[in-house]
Amino acid sequence: MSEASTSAVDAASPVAAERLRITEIFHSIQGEADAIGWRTVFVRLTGCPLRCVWCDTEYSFHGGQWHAIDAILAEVASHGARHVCVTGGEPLAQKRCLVLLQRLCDAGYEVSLETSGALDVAAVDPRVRKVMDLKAPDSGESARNLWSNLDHLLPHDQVKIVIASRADYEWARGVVAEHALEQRCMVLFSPVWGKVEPRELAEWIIADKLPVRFQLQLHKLLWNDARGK
Ligand SMILES: C[S@@+](CC[C@H](N)C(=O)[O-])C[C@H]1O[C@@H](n2cnc3c(N)ncnc32)[C@H](O)[C@@H]1O
Ligand SMILES: Nc1nc2[nH]cc(C(=O)O)c2c(=O)[nH]1
Ligand code: SF4
Ligand SMILES: [Mg+2]
Repeated sequence: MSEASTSAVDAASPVAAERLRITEIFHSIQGEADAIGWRTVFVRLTGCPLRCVWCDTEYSFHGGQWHAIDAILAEVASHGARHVCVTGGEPLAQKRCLVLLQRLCDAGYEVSLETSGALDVAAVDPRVRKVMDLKAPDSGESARNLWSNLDHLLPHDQVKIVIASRADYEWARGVVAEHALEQRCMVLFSPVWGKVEPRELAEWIIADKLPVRFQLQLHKLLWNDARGK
């Protein structure tokens, strides 16, 4: 939809009236995945049906405020960034997240979606770069992995496995091999902050010659575990 056709018509439309529960919108440096390092606006949706034991964003489980999608777009635009990351909580737990993603793409942003891998990604706009976790056993949530999601990955998407132990690493190595994940899209291995020494995970990947990309959460190196960064 063009900018010119918005305001008058859309303000009264059902789509414009649609609202999402939002924990925070902030402007930072992308700390993860393929767009790491880009100035990015983050839209963090409230609520998550999972409880990963090491979750660094528990403050997004409850609370938040309702925002109209038009208002979210206006706040995103105010920061003047090319990249937008929709995250949570679990963003796909709110159905209207799909509309937000589409609207952000229509507005010309480079859009990424951080998602747990537990909810169906089939209806996500194909212009969105999905960064999809597969939850390893130590998260306590690996039974929630929706394996059919692998069939909806596009070459620009990414699979991320967050690793808390050597056992998680061996699980992740097995999943990559079993599903030939690296042939579908980029695969990221990321240590759980404070649980696995980053260097140790790096050494394991090198020793096993894995076709995966090591990542650290850059925002935690820059700002520790600060909220809204
Ligand atoms: C907070 S989650 C929100 C999006 C979605 N619920 C998910 O799990 O992908 C964003 C990313 O942060 C990662 N993450 C959360 N806590 C972490 C931690 N303690 N160490 C490393 N990564 C973590 C998640 O695995 C996920 O890839
Ligand atoms: N800087 C920064 N980059 C991020 N990339 C993914 C994040 C998330 O919480 O999903 C995140 C975050 O919280 N901060
Ligand atoms: S799915 Fe994401 S937001 Fe939900 S508990 Fe796990 S890491 Fe946290
Ligand atoms: Mg985070």
